[in-house]
Amino acid sequence: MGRKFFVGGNWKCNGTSGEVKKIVETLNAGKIPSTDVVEVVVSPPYVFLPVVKSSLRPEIQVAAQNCWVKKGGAYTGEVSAEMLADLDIPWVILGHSERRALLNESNEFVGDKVAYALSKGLKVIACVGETLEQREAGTTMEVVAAQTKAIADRVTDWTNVVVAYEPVWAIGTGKVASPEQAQEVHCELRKWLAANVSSEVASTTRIIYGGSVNGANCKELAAKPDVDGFLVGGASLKPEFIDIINSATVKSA
Ligand SMILES: O=C(CO)COP(=O)(O)O
Repeated sequence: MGRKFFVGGNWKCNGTSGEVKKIVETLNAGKIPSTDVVEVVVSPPYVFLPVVKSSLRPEIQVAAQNCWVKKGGAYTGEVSAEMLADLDIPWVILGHSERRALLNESNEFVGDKVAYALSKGLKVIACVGETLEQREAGTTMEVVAAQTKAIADRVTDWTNVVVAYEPVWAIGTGKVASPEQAQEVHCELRKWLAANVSSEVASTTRIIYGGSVNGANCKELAAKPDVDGFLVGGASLKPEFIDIINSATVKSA
């Protein structure tokens, strides 16, 4: 099918320069599969992006955790897609649930950001996912489809988009989705893409899972046919991130 396994590490708002140096050392020393097998991207806070990019082994790429919705200018505190492109930061995470929830980023706003970042040449990890209340109300697919639709309405070329399914109830809680739960939503999401975008986009777009992924549960999740990788939070700050990267070999086994 040709969807290369993708492992992202979202460091969120964590790290001192000393800690960042240690994480980079661990990543540089770890044994990981070749870039033919897995695409690895780590996402430090903005201030550490240049140092991480310049000190990290070349097989691992970097991502910003956000960027501004349009061209930069008088937007105090924001960082523009143009700036990331200028610094050769290839990836950006957009629509993370923490930003949706804490900073009120709407589906439309996230869709606009995705379209703008892509137009500036960035690759995008676009996050979607339901809350516990929404899951319990049986509206998971409705919520995920609406979040994805806001992107699909604004994007025609999906080549540079990775969709991260991150159920909010699984993020930072230690309550990982079961492989079956992840597979079910990934499969439905792929069907949604086939019906609403194209069968080509559905079969080529990587859908990765995020939410309490760790070194112990990654292999079982990776074995599911529609799980094309992970977006890892807490465990991406630890040496077990290397094990998670290596779960890519489950696909090629
Ligand atoms: O939000 C996440 C990645 O973007 C997941 O975080 P945790 O892996 O810490 O649950």
